[in-house]
Amino acid sequence: MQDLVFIEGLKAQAVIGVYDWEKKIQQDLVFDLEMEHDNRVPAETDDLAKTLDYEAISNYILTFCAERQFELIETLAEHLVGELIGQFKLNAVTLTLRKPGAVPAAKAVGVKIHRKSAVTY
Ligand SMILES: Nc1nc2c(c(=O)[nH]1)N=C([C@H](O)[C@@H](O)CO)CN2
Repeated sequence: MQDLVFIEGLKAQAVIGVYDWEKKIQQDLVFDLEMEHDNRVPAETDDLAKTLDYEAISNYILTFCAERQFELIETLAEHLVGELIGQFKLNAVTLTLRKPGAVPAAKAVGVKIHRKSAVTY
């Protein structure tokens, strides 16, 4: 499968970090997602219900970040991707998660994960 639906540069706020001071503040996170999907199916039907709805998925991520709290961005990434696969029936997803303010000398630091569903949708 070559087709993707993607989300690039989605900015969210979350309580995230290993240090005590980080548990009292909101910090910026930036999400890039590449989600495998056969885009021929929605293209043939012109039907939003046959797509991966990038608006709905973006809103899910923003709500997830507002409601959940983790120390490591690895943990946030793993939990989020697990939920996205289940909620939106994703076959495979690559998530790049950046924490731009974490290392002032760096443009950004973060993690990238690629996960596949245990079942094929
Ligand atoms: N691989 C990671 N390294 C670090 C993380 C993390 O989540 N994953 N977090 C921190 C601190 O919370 C840092 O962001 C505070 O500025 C350090 N290293």
